[in-house]
Amino acid sequence: MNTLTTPERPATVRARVPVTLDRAAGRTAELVTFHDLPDAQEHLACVLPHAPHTVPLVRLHSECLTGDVFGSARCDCGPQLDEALAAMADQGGVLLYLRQEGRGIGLFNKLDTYVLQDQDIDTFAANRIIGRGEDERDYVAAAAMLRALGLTRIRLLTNNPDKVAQLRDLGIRVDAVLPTSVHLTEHNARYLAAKADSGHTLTLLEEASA
Ligand SMILES: Nc1nc2c(ncn2[C@@H]2O[C@H](COP(=O)(O)OP(=O)(O)OP(=O)(O)O)[C@@H](O)[C@H]2O)c(=O)[nH]1
Ligand SMILES: [Zn+2]
Repeated sequence: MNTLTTPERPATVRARVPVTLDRAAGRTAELVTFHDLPDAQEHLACVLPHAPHTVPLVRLHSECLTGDVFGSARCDCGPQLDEALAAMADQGGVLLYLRQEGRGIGLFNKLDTYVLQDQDIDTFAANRIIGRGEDERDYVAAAAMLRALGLTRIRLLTNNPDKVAQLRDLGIRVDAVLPTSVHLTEHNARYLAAKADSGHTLTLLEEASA
């Protein structure tokens, strides 16, 4: 990973739009847009109110159109999105919806890798075969969004140590790392196994027998 630097021009909030979310138990959230995000992508924050003087729950959710919108069972993104919004409906929090489809390689490339995966190649190796990095994401924009929202101290919902390390490098104080549930099914078992092998803190056997 390259050394990450905070952009010189800070991102600022552009609009806060109230929406009632079925996927957050009918709670009203604010969808927040930004000016001057470092990578010029349309990343979005979804903010559910949390109690004052508490450290908010935060989730960095990387876009997965197939899982988030269509409910594809090939990965665990849809259930993770639901889980995060359910937790935030309960205790408040901030979900950053990051436009990092396919771990940063884009939707069409991701679908190309699915074709390879069906020939028994794992999710990370398939990225390499099409000439892309295993994971091309960084969280510079995420840190900029948190700062724009006035958040420099968070509790982070993730099993990905890279998200924690990058946010800390970028000056965000991560007080607690809370694991997501393991949404293991027969359809995503190989995908989750590859994630566990790559360093995600997933304990697949315990969850499978739970
Ligand atoms: N290239 C590629 N990307 C995938 C594949 N399946 C899901 N993704 C993308 O992976 C991203 C989600 O990353 P994950 O590795 O599942 O999880 P994570 O965000 O690193 O970690 P957690 O915070 O623990 O959920 C989304 O952008 C998905 O579009 C795949 O087979 N190939
Ligand atoms: Zn997915």
